[in-house]
Order: sequence, then C-alpha cells, then structure tokens
Amino acid sequence: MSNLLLNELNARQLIAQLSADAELKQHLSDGCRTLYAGFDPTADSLHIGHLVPLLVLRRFQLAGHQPIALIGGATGLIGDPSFKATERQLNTAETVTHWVEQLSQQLAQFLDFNCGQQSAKIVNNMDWTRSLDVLSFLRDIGKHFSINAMIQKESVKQRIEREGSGISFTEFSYMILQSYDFAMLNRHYHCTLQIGGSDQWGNITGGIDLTRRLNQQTVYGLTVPLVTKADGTKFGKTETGTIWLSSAKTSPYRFYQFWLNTADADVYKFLRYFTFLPPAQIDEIEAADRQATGRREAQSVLAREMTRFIHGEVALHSAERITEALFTDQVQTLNAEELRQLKLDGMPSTELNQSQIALVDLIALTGLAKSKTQAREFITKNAISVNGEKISDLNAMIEANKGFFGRYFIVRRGKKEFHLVDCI
Ligand SMILES: N[C@@H](Cc1ccc(O)cc1)C(=O)O
Repeated sequence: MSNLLLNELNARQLIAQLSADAELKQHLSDGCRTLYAGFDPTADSLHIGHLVPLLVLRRFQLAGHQPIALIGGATGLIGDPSFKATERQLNTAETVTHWVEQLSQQLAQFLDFNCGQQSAKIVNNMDWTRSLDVLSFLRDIGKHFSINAMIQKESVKQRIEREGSGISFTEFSYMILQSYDFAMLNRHYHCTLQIGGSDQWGNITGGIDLTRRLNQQTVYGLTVPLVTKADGTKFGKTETGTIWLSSAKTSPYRFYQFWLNTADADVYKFLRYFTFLPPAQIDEIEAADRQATGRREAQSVLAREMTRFIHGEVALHSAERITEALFTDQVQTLNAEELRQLKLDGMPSTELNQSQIALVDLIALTGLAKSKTQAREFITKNAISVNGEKISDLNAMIEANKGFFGRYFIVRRGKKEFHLVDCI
C-alpha cells in the first residue's frame, strides 16, 4: 500500500530528498507509521507556502499512516535561520501564544482526527521544551552535537561565512531544538518519519542523528521541493502581499484569483503539488490543453479545486460568480442586491463613511496599493478605473453619491485586481 504512496509522491514530483531510500520504503510498507511535520507560528495564519508539506501529511494519512502536526510554540520564539539571509526579530511570548492558537485551529481542518489508528494529533513543542533546564540541555543534548558539523550545514553556511550580520547563538541553537522534537516524538508517539520543505533537510538530519543517540532508534526524513515559479519570482506573494489561508486575511475571491492567474508554465506542476486529482487525470488535462486553441482548462481546474478545498463549495460558488461579473465587464448590470452580496461574499471591500475622498487616498485605503506613493504610480500608469471608467487624474475626487445606487464603487487596478467601496 505504501509503496503506492511513494510512487504517487514521485509521480507528483513531491520528493526532494529521502534518507535511507530503500529502508524507508520497506519501513512504510510494513504497516501504519507515525510521521510529523512542524509549523512555526510566525503570523496569525498559515499561508499557501505551508500547503505542500501539510498536504503531504494528509496524503500519508489517506494512505494509512498517522500524521502529527507539530506547532512550534517553543521554536517560534527562536526563529529558524535555515536559508534565511538575516537574523529574525524576536516576537513577544504573548504574540506567539496567540498565533499558536490560531494555527492549531487551522491545522486541524486538514487532517482527520477520528479514524482509529490513523487519527491525527496536534502537538506543541513548548510542552517538552519549557521544562528543559540549561544544564540538562547542554549536558544531555548539546553533547551529541558537533559544532564542526553544525557549521558545515548548507542551511546556515551563508550566515556563518558572510561578513556583517552573521548568526546569533540563539538562532544557531534552533537546529538542536528541532532535533530534540524528533527524538521526543519518537520516544512518546513512535514517530519514525519527519517531513518538511527541502530547506529543512539540515534540521531533519540533525533529528535523525539525535534520535539514534538518545533512543537508539532509526528514524527517517523526507523533504518536499520548495515551490518555484518558471519566471523566477517568489511563489505565494502578489504585489499586495502574501496569500493567506485565513479568509479574513485573503478573501476566497482573491484566493481563487490567485490560482486562476497561474502561468501556463507552472500550472500543471501546481495541479500535481496542490490538488488530490490523480496524476493520470492531470496528464489528461495537460494533453487536452495542448490540443486546444482557445483558453486552457488547467487554471480554472486549479482555482476551483483549491478554493473548494480551503474555503468550501459555497465560497467557491461566490468567487466564480464575482469573477464572471467583473471580467465580462458586467459590473454596471449588477443590481443593488448583487453588489451587497459581493461584499458579503468576500470580494475585498471597504466601507467608507465620508461624502468624498481623493482617489489617491482611496486606493491606498483599499489596499490596492501599499502606499499613497504607489497609488500615484498606478494612476499615472493608467492602471486605475472606477466603475468601468479609466482615471488618470492624480487629483481626482470620488463623491459618494455618484456611485452605483448612490453608494457603490468598483475600483479596478490593472486587469485583475478589484475592490468594492461601499459608502455607508
Ligand atoms: N523549522 C520549521 C518548523 C519546525 C519546527 C519544529 C519542528 O520540530 C519541526 C519543524 C520551519 O521553519 O518551517
């Protein structure tokens, strides 16, 4: 059964590195295994960058294994230096505690907690890290780590060799905490596999070594590729910021749009990484798109699958309806009730409680631009229209009662970004 899983992960090109390849295959085909992936609380929501390892946890669960999602209540207070160019700002303990709660709720949505032996668990590494005292840490754990080996790890090499900022003892110690997590999960839950992004390889192999030393147990590691885009820009970020999983931070409509705008060069890879559609079906979509002369199917399949999976059928339906109205330039035909619905349905919107506002201020206020300076740039570049009309006047004023039904404005930036303003 589990070799089927590894074959599937291969077909999806989801395996970057594997420890003890043949042994791990054997280990997984011998029955239900427990595996984990860790997530540090670095914000009040997960974002789409977290999805690949999280979905791989789920793929393992669907194949008959038990997943543990670890929340880094402790490691989140330190900050993982792996492949990070600069030292992180420390967050306060209160902030991190708050983020831990939000993350637990989000993570819980992805896994099944009521399926017998395979039931998922959520754990917090604060539970075993808090009670570590400094002498035990140095004597019982630190003794197993060679500084000589630690500074050779690719993940921190750049920080150690670079002139200037370097790396603090705090961040340098991060790897030891993550390694200790693996040993603890192995001891208490018989966890034998850790998965993570390929930037985690150094931390994962550290844990494999420590578990052998502390528990005399063999454990394994598997990393998934970091998501890259054909054009070289960073995955998961748009001009106006990160694509979050929380609908309060990224509306289902925006989320849907994000996937719909995937480049042709990336879309089949993303279907393999992010959806549960069988690889053979994805090949068929790719073949059909190659034959077709008109619009490709892949982007809308991806947008539908992802929005349904993260936000549900109702939110998907709204996102599609909004898209249809906006992109066919039917905005004027929407009635007052539909505009009201768009707002409720999660189209990005702002309520405005004043009779007039400068367009520059409005664009910054809606988040269509990050700042007034950027707003001016957009206007100058002819990228802004309001209720279907291009505006290139930097001094333009928007008067509330001139909106649709005396209150609604749809502000469009470029081809694809829309924002509803409701003058209440
Ligand atoms: N270091 C991981 C998170 C993590 C934390 C603790 C662990 O035990 C495992 C993973 C990351 O930054 O993504």
